[in-house]
Amino acid sequence: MAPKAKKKDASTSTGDQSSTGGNSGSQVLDWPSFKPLVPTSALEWRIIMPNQILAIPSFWTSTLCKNYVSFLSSLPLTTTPGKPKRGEATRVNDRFQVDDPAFAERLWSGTGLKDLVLGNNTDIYDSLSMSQEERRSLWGGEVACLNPNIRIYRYRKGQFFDQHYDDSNNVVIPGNPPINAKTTWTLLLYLTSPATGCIGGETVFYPDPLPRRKTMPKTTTQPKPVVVELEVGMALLHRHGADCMLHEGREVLEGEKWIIRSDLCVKR
Ligand SMILES: O=C(O)CCC(=O)C(=O)O
Ligand SMILES: [Fe+2]
Repeated sequence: MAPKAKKKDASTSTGDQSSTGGNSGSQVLDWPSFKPLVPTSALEWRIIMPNQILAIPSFWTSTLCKNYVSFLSSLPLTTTPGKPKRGEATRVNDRFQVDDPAFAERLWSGTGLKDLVLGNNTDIYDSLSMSQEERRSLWGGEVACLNPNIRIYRYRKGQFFDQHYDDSNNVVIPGNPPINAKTTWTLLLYLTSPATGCIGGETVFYPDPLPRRKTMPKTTTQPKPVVVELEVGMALLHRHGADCMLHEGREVLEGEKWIIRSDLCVKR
């Protein structure tokens, strides 16, 4: 369980949307279509850390990522202040935030994401021998959709996101009737990597130290950080809220790192 006193990611809390800049509110954006996409049947889960960090490599094609970087570059991104508010992690990047339920729904249902998470047309949960109850516990409840709060990050040389935890937030998904939901996992979609000239910027997770035993040498009590290298088009999901692991976006050393960020929501 995450110690509560540690820094958190201000961008996830609903209350901060106007204070972090780059917020377009509920403005409608002309997002490019999701073409070309690889067929869902060609997508697979990569388990980076069981129950904590999962990835879908090549979730988006490199052409689609390139089109998005060029579209996102036209948005009025705002540089976050270098000096964070009390209790918030230092993050220096350029960002844009928009409340867009239609885009969140497209990213969920118009790609292979929903099918992979729900296990539709795959035997993933059978092959892992996961019961319905175990799936519920993995995702933190009955999976509903993605958070309409879409965040775009651009990190240029020297920019980074310091160590923090991501909060779980309550959201209301508009509809008839509206759905009361809460976020349980962070979604990061990487649009760039060393293949596009972005060096550094890895997302690094720090597992909690193991409880110390007198008989163990000191080195065995600090688990190794889990370094997620950037891959163009890879979607990364990591558990957040009370079970979030301490993590950071390492400094970008060369080129630009672009990410689309949302969250997985379950019904509440
Ligand atoms: O940029 C990254 O690699 C991490 C982003 C992140 O931690 C966040 O959006 O909360
Ligand atoms: Fe985070």
